[in-house]
Amino acid sequence: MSVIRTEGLRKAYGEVAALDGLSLSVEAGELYGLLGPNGAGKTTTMSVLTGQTLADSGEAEVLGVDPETDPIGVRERVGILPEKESPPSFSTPREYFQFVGAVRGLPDDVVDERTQTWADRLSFAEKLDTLSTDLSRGQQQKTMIAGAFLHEPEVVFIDEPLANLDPIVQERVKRFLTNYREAGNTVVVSTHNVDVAAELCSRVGIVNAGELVAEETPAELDEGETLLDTFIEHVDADEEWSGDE
Ligand SMILES: Nc1ncnc2c1ncn2[C@@H]1O[C@H](COP(=O)(O)OP(=O)(O)OP(=O)(O)O)[C@@H](O)[C@H]1O
Repeated sequence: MSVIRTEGLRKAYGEVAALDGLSLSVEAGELYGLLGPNGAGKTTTMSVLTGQTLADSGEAEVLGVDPETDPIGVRERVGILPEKESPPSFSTPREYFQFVGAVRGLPDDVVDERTQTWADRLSFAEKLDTLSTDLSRGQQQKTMIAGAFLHEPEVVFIDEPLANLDPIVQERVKRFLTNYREAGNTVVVSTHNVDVAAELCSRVGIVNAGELVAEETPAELDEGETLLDTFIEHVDADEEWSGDE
């Protein structure tokens, strides 16, 4: 059964068609990648699905809830890590998790325990009481990832999950996401990194010019075939630059 579904989503910003009839369906237990070039409509898709942006037309559904008519209902049930989001500058990660825990209705002892688990998992225990404004970009990203999963939602949306993370932490996040999906949860990641999508995702939807133009299961690619080949085949090459002047 699909836990996330869109049908013919359209969203225009003036002359720009950010979404141009995008349809997709994600099943429970998938780690689904939205892969596309800059400006393809990935962020807009996530934003519509999480009730932050209203589509002009089309349908969207998350866990049986319509994000347009019941955005709070969707946000209560999912975890979200939007693009370019940072923890509040004048709070520490620990305070941020207490805030998230309060909004999500978690008991204090559960918040304390999960705070420690995440700090150990992503190696930032020594930064739990540092003001976010004094954290590095990577430490802020660790805080935001932990915040998105703190209430252990069955569906999570993450934009560029590995941005600003060092290679060791990237591996830990990948392992966590894989285990999380194997436990039956659903994760949607948006990325323009083909390697990340190929390695991490159980299924990848290629988005171009506001449409879902192809889907690929990386584990089922034939010998010698790559996700990059599929990507290049389906993404407009109008403005392709060969690298030579
Ligand atoms: N608030 C906005 N106002 C005007 N145009 C917007 C707005 N948000 C998005 N767009 C436009 O809609 C299109 C799709 O943007 P979107 O952010 O969804 O792409 P994306 O696939 O996430 O890109 P990237 O990988 O660069 O983050 C782009 O052409 C963008 O300029």
